[in-house]
This record gives sequence, C-alpha cells and structure tokens, in this order.
Amino acid sequence: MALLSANHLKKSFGKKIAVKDISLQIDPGKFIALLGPNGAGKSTTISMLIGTLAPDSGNINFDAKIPNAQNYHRHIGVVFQESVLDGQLTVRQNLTFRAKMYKNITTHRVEDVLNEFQLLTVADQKYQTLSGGQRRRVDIARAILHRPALLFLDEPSTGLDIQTRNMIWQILNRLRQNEHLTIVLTTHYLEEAENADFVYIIDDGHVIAADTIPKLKATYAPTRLTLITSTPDLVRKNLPADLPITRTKTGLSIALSNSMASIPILKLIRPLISSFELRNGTVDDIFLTLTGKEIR
Ligand SMILES: Nc1ncnc2c1ncn2[C@@H]1O[C@H](COP(=O)(O)OP(=O)(O)OP(=O)(O)O)[C@@H](O)[C@H]1O
Repeated sequence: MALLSANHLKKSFGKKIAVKDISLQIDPGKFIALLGPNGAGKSTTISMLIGTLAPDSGNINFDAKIPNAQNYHRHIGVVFQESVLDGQLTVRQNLTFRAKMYKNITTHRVEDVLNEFQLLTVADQKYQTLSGGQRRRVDIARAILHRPALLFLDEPSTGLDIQTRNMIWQILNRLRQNEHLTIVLTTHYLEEAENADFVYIIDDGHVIAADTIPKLKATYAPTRLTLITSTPDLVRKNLPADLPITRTKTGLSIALSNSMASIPILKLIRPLISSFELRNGTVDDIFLTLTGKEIR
C-alpha cells in the first residue's frame, strides 16, 4: 500500500498553469525524486502533497494509517526552500521550541539530533550567524525531530558545496536505514536524483517520465560504444545485423543495454578498429532525450 498517492493534480495561479497533470505514488521506505528544471511545477506539487495548497482538481490519497489531514502533519517533515527557523534564537533554542509543539519529544531527543547532524559545536550560536551548510543541517534536524515517516525536501542542496551535500546525504541515508524514513526530494541536481529508488521527471507541469534510474537510462540514455575505424563498412559486416548501429565521423556508434554487452562486440572486430570509447548514459542524457534541452 502506498503511503501517499496523487492522481491528476492540477493547479493554476491566475492565468499561469503551474501544474497541468501530475500523478505519483510514494511507497513506504522509498527515496522518490521529483526532477525538473526551474519552474517545472515541483514546489507547487510539494505544497499540494503537504496540504498547504489545495489542488484545483485531482486528488491525494493517504495510507489508512494516516486517516485524516489533522493526523497527517504528525507523520511528515518538511524542509522548505526558505528556512522557517528564527534567526535570533540559537540552534538549540530553535529545536527545543519545535520539540515543545509535539508530545513526547524529550530534551534527550533534541541532544541526539544535534549530535546526529554534527551541530553540537554550534548549538548555542544564533541561527542567523551560521553558514549556509550549517543552516541546512539545522533545517533538516528540525524537520525530523518528531520522527516523521515521510520527509519532503524541496531543493535542499541549492547553493551548498559538495562536502556539505555529501554530509547531509550520509545522515539522510542513515535515517532511511535505521528509521525506515521515506524521502520525497525535489531537485534539479541530476546527481542527487541518481540515488533515488524512483524518479518522476517533471517538465512544464507534467510528469514526462517515471521509472527507476536503470530503466530510464536503458530507455532514454543507453550505454554507447563508439568504435574508431577507417573501415566502418567492413566492421559493420562483421557485427550482428540487428545491432542498433549508427555512423559517426570517425567510425560507428552502437547503443547497448549495459557496458558488459560491449565485450563480445569488441572481440568480434578487435583487428578492424584503432580505438574505442565506452560511455554510460547519465541522468542528464535522459532529460536531454526527453525534452531536447539541458536541465540547467
Ligand atoms: N503563487 C504563485 N503565483 C503565480 N505563479 C506562481 C506561483 N507559484 C508558482 N508560480 C509559477 O508556477 C510555475 C511553477 O512553479 P514552481 O515553483 O512549482 O516550480 P519549481 O519546479 O519548483 O521551480 P524551482 O525549481 O525554480 O523552485 C512557475 O512558472 C512559477 O512562476
């Protein structure tokens, strides 16, 4: 049973149709990415999923364990693009204040989370004096304090350096493993979507593809074997006729399902080529194939 499913969501702001038709399903324990360029409709979708914006049409269904909207917010954590914390309060005060909004969150839990997010050294520093990466860690710490089943992250890495991004993902992956946390991420960082269990590619208010990364790559961004040769016709004659081969300036290019499939091919034509190149498909290639444009 899906934790959450959305069917044919649509949302306009005046004449602007931000979300035209988005359906998606969030299964427990999974890491789901909504990938798309600026303005694709990701944040608007998240706002509808978390209940802060009502769709014009379409519906959202919750798992039976989350019977009504009042209960729903206890099961979710949200990290918004803009922080919702008080800059004048310290990190510890912000988290303690948040903890008081829930029953059963002990001081011990606040300290554990500070420790988990490596924030103890800045715990008594005002939030507004923190670096961007430290702030983001506090934002996420706030969002998971009440142990939500489902965490929404709206472009959490924008503007962060690679070390901070890696650190945040180490913590999130630990939470996924230890607490079975389900994550819904919006991003335009292709490398971030690469680790997701399932990806919805969104463009211009629509889901234009939805699948696992390996399946999306196989369909829209195959591994490509490029053969450098001065005798392309001869090489072609020596290869199975059903291979998807195209001519290039310097030889031939073959689309493959995976890199291992190149081995028998290379064995067949080894004496006829001067060199070869093997390139695995990327998430970038998927987006390019689907939309004809780069994501950023
Ligand atoms: N409150 C609003 N009023 C008018 N237009 C809006 C409003 N919110 C969003 N839009 C428009 O709807 C479209 C989708 O916006 P949305 O923020 O959902 O996209 P996004 O994919 O999250 O983009 P980004 O990655 O830049 O956050 C954009 O063209 C945006 O300008």
